[in-house]
Amino acid sequence: GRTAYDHIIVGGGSAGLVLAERLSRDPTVSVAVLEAGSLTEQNRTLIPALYSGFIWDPEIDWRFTTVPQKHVSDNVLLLPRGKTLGGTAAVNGMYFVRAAKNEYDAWETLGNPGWNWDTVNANIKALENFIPASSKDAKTFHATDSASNHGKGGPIEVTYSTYWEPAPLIPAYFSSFNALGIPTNKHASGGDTIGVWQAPCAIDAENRSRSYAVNTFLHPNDRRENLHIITGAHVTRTILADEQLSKAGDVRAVGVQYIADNETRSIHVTERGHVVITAGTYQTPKLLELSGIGNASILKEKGITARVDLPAVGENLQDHVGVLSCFELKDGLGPSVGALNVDSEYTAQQWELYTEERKGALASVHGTTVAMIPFQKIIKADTWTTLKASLDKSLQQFRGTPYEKQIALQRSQLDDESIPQIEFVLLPMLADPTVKAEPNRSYITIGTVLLRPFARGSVHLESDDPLKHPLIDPNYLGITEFETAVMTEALKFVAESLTQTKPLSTLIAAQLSPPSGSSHAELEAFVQQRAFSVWHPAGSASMLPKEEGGVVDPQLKVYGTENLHVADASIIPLQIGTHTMATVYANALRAGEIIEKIYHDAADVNKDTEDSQQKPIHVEL
Ligand SMILES: Cc1cc2nc3c(=O)[nH]c(=O)nc-3n(C[C@H](O)[C@H](O)[C@H](O)COP(=O)(O)OP(=O)(O)OC[C@H]3O[C@@H](n4cnc5c(N)ncnc54)[C@H](O)[C@@H]3O)c2cc1C
Repeated sequence: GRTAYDHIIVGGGSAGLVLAERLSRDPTVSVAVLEAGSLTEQNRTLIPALYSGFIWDPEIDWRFTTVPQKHVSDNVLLLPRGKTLGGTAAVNGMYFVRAAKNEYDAWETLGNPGWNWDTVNANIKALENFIPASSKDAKTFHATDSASNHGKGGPIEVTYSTYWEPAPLIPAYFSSFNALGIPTNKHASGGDTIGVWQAPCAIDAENRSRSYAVNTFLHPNDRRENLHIITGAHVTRTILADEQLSKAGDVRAVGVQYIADNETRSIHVTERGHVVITAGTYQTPKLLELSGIGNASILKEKGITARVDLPAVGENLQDHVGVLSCFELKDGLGPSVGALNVDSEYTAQQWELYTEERKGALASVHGTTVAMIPFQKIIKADTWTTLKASLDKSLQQFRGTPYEKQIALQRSQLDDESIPQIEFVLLPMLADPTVKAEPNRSYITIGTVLLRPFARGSVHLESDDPLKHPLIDPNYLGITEFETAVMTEALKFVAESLTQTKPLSTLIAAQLSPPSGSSHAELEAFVQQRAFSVWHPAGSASMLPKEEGGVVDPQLKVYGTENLHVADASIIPLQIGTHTMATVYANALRAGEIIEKIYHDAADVNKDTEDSQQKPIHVEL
């Protein structure tokens, strides 16, 4: 096969495939994607593995774990990530949602011109084909948003769930929030995410299957000739030219090395070409480090020669963290999706409905009802004042670090009530694996998610063995006093306010976990024992000024390199208070525009200096 490409994309995941599509639109440009996993179509039904007790399909999961989490009882937590073409978008919960306007605008404030709500939202719209819910679902289950907030004609099909059993539950959830002063939001994709609303998902409205790169724009049957997708290819490093060729002393990526069929192979980029890493938040830093780009002292420890000393690689890791509250519902509400795999009659019925009519429980994502709110709405004013004082004390640890500026900005956002800090997601099932479900009973779980953690974690390579998993330390609840306290307050809000308020209260028989009547101290202990990853890691190769913890510049180029870029969730410099997929897609689309422009601009320069001698490039393989 071919051995040189204009652009090599490392990782055929959520970002990688959007980028591949964008860069291969020009048929004269050759693009290769290297993906460690294989092609597995994850579109049989819309029930993600999530609902079988947070256990992932080992065939298509990297099965990462954290290092013991100091502030979560030293627990080692599971971190699922898709290992298949399509990446984590092939296995995730499918929510297709935007953050609040001010959260994206903060990226620009942090030193990234052109990265703001307008551009991110325009790119999300470009990728989207939005189909509204039926008027009944819009009215009864609040599955509604202004059509003008959404895109039409893009490759990712976006619509709402259609299965809402038990029917009284969702309207009651909305009404109880409303009664507590939290409004229903009918425009949550327009830059204001505050309130209670129904999340649209990446679902094909016609055949009710998962919509993602593999079954839309990159279906193997109509793939472009200039786009080569190589699966089963585990990239081990970027090959850097021996000499620093450019005047600025930047290193040049000349290709990548990978293992396929137990053999080490390599492919190269053409003279003006680029290598773009989209291996995800946990593996992108590892690949940079394996290539000699990272914190020189960490590299030295692992026996790797540093080519670019870039201490921010693998730092600034930010992830959402959550805890669950579970309740048993009263009799007579009828079966819900929680009965799948428990009640054999219901299960058989739902399979038939799905196979024959694309309807029923299997045709929907469950648990798309969310409330996103600032802390001020759930924490009493005097408690909030005390908590903020404790936070300010803890945040002094960032003084004099590269992250001082972003932490100060994030701190100021606590007073911006257009930015959500906490999410309450309603799952119509028992999602706590430690509670045993009784047959013929219905349950709900309310997930509480910390959306804007102040804790910063890190991810680094464990050794120079490229096949070893990275050491992942998300540092959950790392700003311990404050973050544990706000999560405790949130659990208290669920137990003592939300589920005690009519009409939701009239549907609930009992609280199961945390145990009903738990004291403040018991709830706090519950948070410390049960906190888990809500799967949105970002920031480990942040787009920031170099001296402020940056790994890539606003062109997504890795500092100290000429043509090496990063374009996945790891570039997000400051975590957003929502689910990350649509944003990751949008950023990858913008990355494609940027890299295409750099490529063409270089062509024009080359034309001007046609007879100037090109230095040969030495490659060590
Ligand atoms: C369980 C779960 C549920 C989620 N639910 C939602 C949701 O409902 N809505 C939402 O918005 N977000 C959700 N997310 C988050 C969202 O899916 C991610 O933010 C997004 O998919 C990340 O995209 P990415 O391109 O950065 O990484 P990925 O999509 O993970 O892509 C990385 C790719 O690189 C490949 N790769 C890695 N290393 C190598 C290597 N060395 N060589 C070759 N290939 C390599 C991987 O196999 C993978 O295909 C969820 C995440 C999880 C884990």
